[in-house]
Amino acid sequence: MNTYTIVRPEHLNHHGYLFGGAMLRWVDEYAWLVASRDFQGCTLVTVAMEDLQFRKRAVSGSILRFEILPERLGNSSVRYRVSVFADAPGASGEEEIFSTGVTFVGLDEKGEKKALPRLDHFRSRMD
Ligand SMILES: CC(=O)SCCNC(=O)CCNC(=O)[C@H](O)C(C)(C)COP(=O)(O)OP(=O)(O)OC[C@H]1O[C@@H](n2cnc3c(N)ncnc32)[C@H](O)[C@@H]1OP(=O)(O)O
Repeated sequence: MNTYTIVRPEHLNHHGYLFGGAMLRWVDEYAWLVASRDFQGCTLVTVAMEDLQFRKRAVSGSILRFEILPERLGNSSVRYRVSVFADAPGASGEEEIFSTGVTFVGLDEKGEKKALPRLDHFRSRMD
């Protein structure tokens, strides 16, 4: 599934480029939204982000595309691959600026891990 946002001045660091923490906040939130749409009715929490790569800087006005796809379904966990692409102002195409794997765990009412359902299809693969 793809979702989009724009880099605004409040997202920049003191060097004038996108602040890494802003990127991580978007990645956690958007990946959680995608996972929650796939596993409807489940309570999911982020347990890990791995293989974080900030590949290119992004400037204010860039349109970011977050490509979020399921990568591995375990017992109580599911990992999503998140790749972020930027269209800089005036550029003729997008380039990949960031990637990571985000793992979520399903919880029961007591806050303990719980097996996730075996899905026939993932909504995120259809969108
Ligand atoms: C959307 C958000 O931002 S939520 C807020 C931030 N997140 C949180 O506060 C979560 C805090 N963490 C926790 O509460 C606990 O770690 C729990 C409940 C998620 C898991 O605790 P435990 O029961 O000890 O988990 P356990 O170590 O057995 O692992 C559970 C699953 O997560 C996986 N997992 C655990 N750690 C990692 C890791 N570092 N990387 C990848 N997968 C991991 C395990 O492989 C296991 O998967 P499986 O069941 O599919 O085989």
